[in-house]
Order: sequence, then structure tokens, then C-alpha cells
Amino acid sequence: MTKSLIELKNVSFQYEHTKVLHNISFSVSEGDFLALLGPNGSGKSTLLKLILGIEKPLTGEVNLFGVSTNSFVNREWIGYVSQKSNAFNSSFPATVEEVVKSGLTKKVGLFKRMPKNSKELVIEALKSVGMEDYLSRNIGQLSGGQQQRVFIARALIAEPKLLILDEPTVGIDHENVQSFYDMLVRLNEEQKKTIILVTHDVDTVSNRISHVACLNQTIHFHGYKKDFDAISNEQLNDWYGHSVRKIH
Ligand SMILES: Nc1ncnc2c1ncn2[C@@H]1O[C@H](COP(=O)(O)OP(=O)(O)OP(=O)(O)O)[C@@H](O)[C@H]1O
Repeated sequence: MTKSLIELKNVSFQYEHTKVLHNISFSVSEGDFLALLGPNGSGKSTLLKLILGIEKPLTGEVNLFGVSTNSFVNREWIGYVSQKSNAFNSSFPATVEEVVKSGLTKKVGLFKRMPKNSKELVIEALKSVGMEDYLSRNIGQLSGGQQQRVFIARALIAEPKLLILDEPTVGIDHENVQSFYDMLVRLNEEQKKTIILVTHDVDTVSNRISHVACLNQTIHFHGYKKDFDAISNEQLNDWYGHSVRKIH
């Protein structure tokens, strides 16, 4: 039986007086490559905060790897790459090697010694994202898409089981989006990483993704990508609250 890595049961959440999430029940299974889709302000980041244990639900429960977030301790099993990761300017004084190596602290602890083979681990993680030739380069001198790959390597070095990527294609130009997806599919299929890709942009939901969840305060749809494709633009507009068109 497939294991649920994330399970939300009847979850509601509000910030002071703003209701953001309403009665959400939703799960992500081991091996899924899921796009969490919703317009700006629909509650995607808030949902991630609940999953990452940064916020607590007002009602309902959130379970990670079969355990309530309140008692979940294996945080290194979840790799999170935020929206703002690829925002370094060209003078930022860190090499790709240093950035990726810093991801090891999540696994070994902040004040513990780095393993002796940490350079090999860095190279291994960079190979997974096709960036091994950039080891000694300054992070700020890479393109937005290359920086994004380096930050995925930084998450991978801690050997997460689940990878959460927040708007990962924003800094990537159109021609490189396909190879970016090829890399994610390899991580999903060969390294067995469960992946959640968070996006507001319907066009970012590639055919390479296995599942789609549509969020706007509540989950309007959760299922296979092929079933998402069968949904009309009118229905999608209704969920989004404004006009959007699927092109895939
Ligand atoms: N710390 C906060 N305090 C109060 N309201 C907040 C806070 N953070 C977010 N909100 C509000 O909650 C709602 C959902 O925000 P959230 O950031 O989760 O949406 P999102 O789908 O991630 O949006 P985007 O795609 O623009 O990043 C918005 O109306 C937002 O203004």
C-alpha cells in the first residue's frame, strides 16, 4: 500500500481576522510528483507553513509520515526550497560548494563536524541537478535557473524523502524549463523523491507532473494530471476567481 507522507484532515486556518484555509482534507503519497496550484493569495504558502510546522491549524490535524506535526521530529526528511532562494546578486561572497555544503547542517546538526567526505557529497548532490561543473563558481554569477538547481542540490544533500519547491520555475527562461523538468522527473523516478511543486501559474503545470491539487481557500480538485487536463477553462476560472487558460 502506498504510504501517505502528508495528510491533512479537516484543516482550517486564519490569521487574526483573515480566513485563509477552509476545511481542507488532502494527502500526498510517497512517489507523487504533485503541482499545488492556486492564484496569488489562495493560501499556498500558508498550507506549506502548516506542513512545515511553522503554523498550527485552527481546527483539524496535519500528519507527516504518519505522525502528527506536533510530535514529528525528522525534519531532515523534508527539503524545502523557497521562492526567494535564487535572488543572489553577483557580488554575493559564497561559492556553489559552500552553499550546497551548508545544507549538510540540517542532517548533521549546527555545531557538529562536517563529515570527511563532505566534498564528495556536494559533488554527488550537484550531479543530481546537472551542476557538477560549477563547484567553484560564485553563486551570484549564475543565472536564476542555475541558482535554483544549486538550491535544490543544497536540499538534496540532507537526503530528504520529500522535496517542496516554491515557484521553482520563476527564474528560468522558457527554453530551459523542459530540462529543469527532466531533472525533477529523474529525482522523482530514479531517486524516489516525492515532489511538491507550488505554483500560481497554470502554464507551469507540465505534463511531466503526475498529480495536481487546485487550492483557493479550499481544495477544488486533487487528482491525476490527465484528469486535471479534462477540466474546462470555465471551471478553472470559477475556482481562480479570474480568467485563466490551460495551454497544455
Ligand atoms: N502573516 C500574515 N498575517 C496576516 N495575513 C496573512 C499573513 N500571511 C498571509 N496572509 C494572507 O493570507 C492569504 C493567503 O496568503 P498566502 O501567502 O498563503 O497565499 P499564496 O497562495 O501563497 O499567495 P502567493 O501566490 O501570492 O504567494 C492572503 O490573503 C494573505 O494576505
